[in-house]
Amino acid sequence: MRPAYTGSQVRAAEAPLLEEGQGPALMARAARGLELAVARDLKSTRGRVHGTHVAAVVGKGNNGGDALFALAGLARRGVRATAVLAHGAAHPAALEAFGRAGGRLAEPGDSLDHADAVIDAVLGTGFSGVFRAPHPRPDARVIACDVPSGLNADTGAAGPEVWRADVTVTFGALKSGLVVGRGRELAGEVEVVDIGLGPHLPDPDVRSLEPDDAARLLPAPRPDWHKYSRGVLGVVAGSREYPGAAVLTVAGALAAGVGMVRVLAPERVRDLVLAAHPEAVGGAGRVQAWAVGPGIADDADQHRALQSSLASGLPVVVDASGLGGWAADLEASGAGPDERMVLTPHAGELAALLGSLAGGGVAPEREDIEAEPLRWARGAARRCGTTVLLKGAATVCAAPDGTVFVQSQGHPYLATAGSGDTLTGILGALLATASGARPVELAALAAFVHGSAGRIAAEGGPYGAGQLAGAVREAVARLQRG
Ligand SMILES: NC(=O)C1=CN([C@@H]2O[C@H](COP(=O)(O)OP(=O)(O)OC[C@H]3O[C@@H](n4cnc5c(N)ncnc54)[C@H](OP(=O)(O)O)[C@@H]3O)[C@@H](O)[C@H]2O)[C@@H](O)CC1
Ligand SMILES: Nc1ncnc2c1ncn2[C@@H]1O[C@H](COP(=O)(O)OP(=O)(O)O)[C@@H](O)[C@H]1O
Repeated sequence: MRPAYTGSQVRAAEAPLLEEGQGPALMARAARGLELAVARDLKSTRGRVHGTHVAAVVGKGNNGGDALFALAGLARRGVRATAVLAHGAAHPAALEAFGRAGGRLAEPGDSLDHADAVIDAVLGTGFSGVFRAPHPRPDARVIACDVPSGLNADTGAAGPEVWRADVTVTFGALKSGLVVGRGRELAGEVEVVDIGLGPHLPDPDVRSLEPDDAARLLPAPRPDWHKYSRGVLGVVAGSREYPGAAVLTVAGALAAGVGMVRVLAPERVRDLVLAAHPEAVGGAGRVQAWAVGPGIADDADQHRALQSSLASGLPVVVDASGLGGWAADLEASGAGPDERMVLTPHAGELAALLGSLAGGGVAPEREDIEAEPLRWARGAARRCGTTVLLKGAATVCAAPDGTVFVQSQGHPYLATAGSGDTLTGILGALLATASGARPVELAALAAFVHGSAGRIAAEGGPYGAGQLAGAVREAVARLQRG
């Protein structure tokens, strides 16, 4: 499990150590980690460390201090080290060490393009408000110190002037803002340097499943299975306009592994599903979980089935067209929300869903959600009282109690119509067949498997969602092989 913490959590973990007077020791460890990471980067991109030129743009806080101490270390290894003081001042002890090691100060306007690497150390976790970059992003390798300057380390939100880093060397613990939103794209490769905060860190803000976690959560084949005990999924999907949504949902479920799939759809859609997947069955019957919503329109039978799925007390994935009327359907069903309902919107659908909820509250725009996915997914899960899986390049899975998983296994080729329907099928199958895991964990597992499948499929070039199912099987098989 990979944990991540908000910038504020990391600052709070540092506080007792600072009170004990350990600030200089922490900074020395951070600076040493940065120095080693820059040296490694120079070795791999320039083939050497000695004789290279490393510049840093430094602010007046501790973030700038880290970079100046790191530059001092690099200067002692024969690197030409220059620094631009973005705010005209710097951490005094670090500036002195930098000067003593032979570092040279440059003017704010001086070009940094000819440096072999530039350290971005204007602001770290002390940033607040609006970020004005003191220098345009240089045409050189950029290594961010702790976080790209101007990035919100809690949320991943970033203004337009934040530099994109090739590598981010982050101290103490991974920051949430580096794994979601724009922060994820701006951070580049992330390296965590241990500075001894471990015992002081609280429960993480977010977690990400790693392959061994995903393998552990997958339902293991059992010799005593029969198709009913393994788990049956009820699928309410597809309409005249979107018949393929039902086919893709069923394909996702079968590829992830399930005892049986029952499909509730208008006759023409059902025929299409059965032609593609003869192992599916049409009509009602007992199920262990539901996947409802992809591509549905105004079919009265489907609408009834959707409402009774919400009232069933069984795990239900609610996706796509099922989301718009979810609150009204839940009310009509007479049931209350619980974490076994998993709503799976993309940012636009979540904006519409939150706008549709009664009782006021802020109705965000799609762009607000894309800028701060953690905040909105967590808020939506609390407000709805359900699990929420917010789709995107990083998928955020939030439970009503605030537990959050972020998964980024996917590939941009997954941005294709019907790819979300496949995810709904995968999650439905996992909810029907897995026991003992929380829905939020299974949502994260579904995002892991779907994302990995997207990446595996991309090895053969671009694809449509219809080709994903084969890769879903391969993704599951690879996890099981370990
Ligand atoms: N604590 C520790 O011991 C350790 C900390 N570590 C390192 O320290 C970093 C945190 O350091 P930090 O707390 O000094 O904050 P930092 O990010 O350098 O900036 C603060 C300065 O920025 C200013 N400022 C803020 N917003 C601004 C804006 N929008 N535009 C312009 N200016 C703005 C603010 O000015 P003020 O608003 O107070 O006038 C203040 O002067 C952390 O990321 C890690 O790298 C490691 O060494 C491990 C040990
Ligand atoms: N750039 C991207 N990188 C990785 N995964 C992505 C990207 N864009 C979209 N995805 C994934 O593709 C799926 C798209 O789902 P969705 O928009 O609901 O599609 P549809 O409704 O057409 O089935 C989601 O699982 C999402 O996380």
